[in-house]
Amino acid sequence: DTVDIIMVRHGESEWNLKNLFCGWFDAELSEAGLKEAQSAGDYLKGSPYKFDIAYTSMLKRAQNTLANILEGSGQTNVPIIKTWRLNERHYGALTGLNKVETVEKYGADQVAIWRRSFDTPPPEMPEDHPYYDSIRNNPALKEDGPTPEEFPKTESLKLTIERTLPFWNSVVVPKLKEKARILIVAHGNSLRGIVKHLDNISDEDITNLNLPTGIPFLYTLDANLKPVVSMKFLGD
Ligand SMILES: CC(=O)Oc1ccccc1S(=O)(=O)Nc1cc2c(c(O)c1O)C(=O)c1ccccc1C2=O
Repeated sequence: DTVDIIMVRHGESEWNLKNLFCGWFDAELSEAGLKEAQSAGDYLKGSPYKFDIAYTSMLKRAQNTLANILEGSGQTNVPIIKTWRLNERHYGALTGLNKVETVEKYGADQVAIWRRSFDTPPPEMPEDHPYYDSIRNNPALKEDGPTPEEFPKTESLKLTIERTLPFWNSVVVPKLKEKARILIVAHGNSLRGIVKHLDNISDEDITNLNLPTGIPFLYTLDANLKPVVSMKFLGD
């Protein structure tokens, strides 16, 4: 008596395309990202996977990926729950920077440290940052968003995982125990938190795990929610 859960990292966004740190900025899906979402929907349509409930973040690149998957697989009546706890990691002052600007501003050594660190957050996003207002006052975060104390100014991967797992444990786990058929569409770093927890992956190894965009992956969990199938990518 096992239970399956399907997870997908949202399709490529406009900012991924330009290699900009995106984080909590509410970037749109790129044309390619939209196509990734549609092909994931096509795949799932032809698969045995049907869903009772879907969870996603407060960011439109994940929400639109989910909408296209449900539409593509003919399951538009599946209830959708949105939570900030599935949001992408907040990159603080790096939000909106590309590689050259990041290295120019902070130096290649600091970038190399951040790149491989698990618990070193980037500098906080200052209130005069070009994207501070659009992120802090994103209307999507008004209802059911983080409290003022919870609202991040920057996050390490460790901090991101620490705010994602309470959602997994208090919302998803009870549903899995009821054998609900669940789809989660989220972001690279919030999904890292979930798979790290499920497969007991080390801090170092999870920092090196880069999930591909738009490709559904399956976990099959036993009665104790221990994986009997881990991160099985589904696709043609
Ligand atoms: C592929 C690419 O150009 O990545 C970018 C994009 C913007 C800035 C720096 C780079 S990079 O080439 O140095 N690579 C690169 C750089 C970084 C990261 C990362 O995963 C990565 O691949 C991080 O996770 C990361 C996390 C937190 C702070 C800084 C970085 C960071 O600086």
